[in-house]
This record gives sequence, structure tokens and C-alpha cells, in this order.
Amino acid sequence: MSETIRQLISEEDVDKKIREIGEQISRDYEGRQVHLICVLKGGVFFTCELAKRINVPVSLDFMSVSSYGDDTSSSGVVRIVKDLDESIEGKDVLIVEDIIDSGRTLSYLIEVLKQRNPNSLRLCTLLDKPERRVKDVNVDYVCFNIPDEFVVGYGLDYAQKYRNLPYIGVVEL
Ligand SMILES: O=P(O)(O)OC[C@H]1O[C@H](OP(=O)(O)OP(=O)(O)O)[C@H](O)[C@@H]1O
Ligand code: HPA
Ligand SMILES: [Mg+2]
Repeated sequence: MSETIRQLISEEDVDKKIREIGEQISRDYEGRQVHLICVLKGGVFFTCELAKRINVPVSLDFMSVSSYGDDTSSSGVVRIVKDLDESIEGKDVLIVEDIIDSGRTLSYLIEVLKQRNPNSLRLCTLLDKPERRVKDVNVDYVCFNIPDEFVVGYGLDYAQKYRNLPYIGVVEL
């Protein structure tokens, strides 16, 4: 089966916005170290670009939480595929995610991480699809709000493809 990709947000616009959010995070965390938690796999491209734009000390860890598999709609069951390597106790944690869609993944992850006693816990996402929300999630930094369409690129996949696109596109089947 083949599909076409229609550009939604250009590479230039994504890069510009990440730079702005990076500056905002640098101001908000001035004098502190920020511990980024990259949510694999989707969050990996955004995390790398964002981390380069933050001007306070940064440490990194990775977690993989899966609910979609290869489908375009969430199964509703969230599971930890890979846990963090290090404790987050006392750290200023910023979760970095590619997209908040139903909110199921992040509401689950936030509950899990809160119980590990970080000093602070915030959430940064590249994309937010508020129309699709099933679970409430408090998002601190959003690069772009998008309509209810299935998107790919910049880490986001359709059946594991297109994560490497340098822009955000909509899948047209
Ligand atoms: O708000 P939700 O409806 O829960 O959807 C958002 C989550 O779904 C996708 O991950 P997925 O489970 O597909 O794993 P992946 O990042 O490895 O592609 C995406 O990367 C988010 O983590
Ligand atoms: O729109 C999407 N695209 C890719 N993966 C996703 N996971 C949740 N929503 C999406
Ligand atoms: Mg995905």
C-alpha cells in the first residue's frame, strides 16, 4: 500500500519555533540544570534539536512508552517498553515528546514519574492535537497546535516510516 505526504509545517518553520522554545526554556531554567526525558521513539528528533538550543546545563535520559504499535489510532493500553537509566529524584525534569494526541501516553507517564519525586516536572511537546484529547494533560511548552489529522515527520511515524522527514506532513491514504 502506498500513501502520499502533504506538507503541513515546513522545515524552516519547525527550526525557527524550536529555537524560540529553547530560548524560553533557557530563561525559565536559568541557574539550574534541566534533565530532559526523551520519549522514544517519536521524541528523539525533537529532543536532539531542542537540547542544542538550551543554554543551561542539560542532562538526558530516555524512556519508551508505547500505545500505538503500527496503527493510526491508540490501543488505549499504555506500557513501558524501556524505563529510565537514572533516578530523577530531586531533578528538574522536562519530558520531551513529539505529539500529545489522546493524552493517554503522557497522562500515564506523568503519573509514573511524579511518584519518583522529581524537584519539578514539566512537559514540552512539538505538536499538540487538542481536539482529540481523551485524558487531560497539562502541557507547559507547545511548538504547534495542529488539526485532527494523522501527521508524520520529525520523529512521527506511520507504520514506522517517515520519522526522518525534516518537516511535518499529513498522511493521505
Ligand atoms: O496522546 P496519545 O494518543 O497517547 O499519543 C501520543 C503518543 O503516541 C505516539 O507514540 P507511539 O506509542 O506510537 O510510539 P513511538 O513514539 O515509538 O512511535 C507519540 O510518539 C506519542 O508518544
Ligand atoms: O498524528 C500522529 N502521527 C503519528 N503518530 C501519532 N501518535 C499519535 N498521534 C500521531
Ligand atoms: Mg508513533
